[in-house]
Formats: sequence, structure tokens, C-alpha cells
Amino acid sequence: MDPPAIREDPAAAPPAQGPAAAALPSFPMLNSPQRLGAPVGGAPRRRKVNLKPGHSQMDWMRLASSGEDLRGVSTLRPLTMDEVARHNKRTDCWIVIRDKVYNVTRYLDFHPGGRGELMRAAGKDGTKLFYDTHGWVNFETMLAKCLVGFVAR
Ligand code: HEM
Repeated sequence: MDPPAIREDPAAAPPAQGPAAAALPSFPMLNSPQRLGAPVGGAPRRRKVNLKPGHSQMDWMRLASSGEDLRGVSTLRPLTMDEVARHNKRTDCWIVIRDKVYNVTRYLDFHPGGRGELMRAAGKDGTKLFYDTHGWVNFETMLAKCLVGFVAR
């Protein structure tokens, strides 16, 4: 008696080859804003920069939980905007978001939008800039160890 014929599973998808492969979805989608420089029709173009090795957001969270002093002040206290304004340099950069004052000097090299973008808020209230750009970013968690005080109104 002949052995039973081996039949391919009709439900199994054929391997993606030829023109059909191009029709398959890819992840992230080719026009996804998750792709750097993606040719996006209609959606805003991403402006993320290439960060130095060892400067991913995971690396930042690791540094933030390392116990290293990122604030540069010994106590949290009320601060005037005049005092905040004095910290407007790359080597000494404070910004205000929702009345909280953060020392972002160490975060500058980790900012996915680049140092220059973050420096736009150096020594200033960056609340509007921040929310206009990325209201979904959880700054309070990310910068918790950089808090230096609160704006005195
Ligand atoms: C206030 C001044 C700031 C400006 C002008 C600014 C600007 C930008 C820009 C232009 C991008 C790229 C957006 C894109 O490609 O779609 C970006 C990304 C990002 N920024 Fe900022 N930023 C600011 C403050 C901050 C702060 C304080 C934090 C952290 C707590 C932060 C965290 C991030 C993160 C996590 C991303 C990546 C967002 C994503 O992948 O969706 N930024 N920023």
C-alpha cells in the first residue's frame, strides 16, 4: 500500500514573497511617526534627534534612580522667576513646568528632542512649550529627582 500523500496545511499562509510581500503590513507602518524622517502625509513630522550611545530614556531612568545628586540643591524651597532666570546655561539649566522648578542640566543630553529644544525653556516657564510639543510625556516621574523647588507666586 502506498504511504498517505503529504498534503500541505491549506490554512497555513504562504511565505511572503514577490509583489504580495509588499502588500503585507509592516510594523511600525511605513508612514508611522515612530519612523525617523518618515514621509508622513498630513501627520506632523517627528523632530527627534539621534542621542549619544548610553543616553536612551531607559539610561536616564537608570541614572535617575542611581542615587546621584541631580538637583544640585540641598532643600526644596519656594523660588522666584528671577532666581530661575539665572539658571539659563547648558551647564546650569533650570526650567519650570506647572509651577515646579527642575534642574534639567543632566537631562539635556538625554532629551529625545535634543538639547537645543530643551534650552528654549532654559531659565523660563516652559509649560506651554512642553504641552504644545508633547503633553503625553510624564515629566513628573521622569524629572522627580531633578526637582529643586516651586515657583513662589
Ligand atoms: C519645555 C521645553 C521642551 C521642548 C521645546 C521640547 C521639545 C521636544 C521635541 C521637539 C521633541 C521631538 C518631538 C517629535 O519628534 O515628535 C521632544 C521629544 C521628547 N521630549 Fe521634549 N521638549 C521640552 C521639554 C521636555 C521635558 C522637560 C522632558 C522630560 C521630562 C521632555 C521629554 C521628551 C520625550 C520623552 C520626548 C520623546 C517623545 C516621544 O517619543 O513621543 N521634553 N521634545
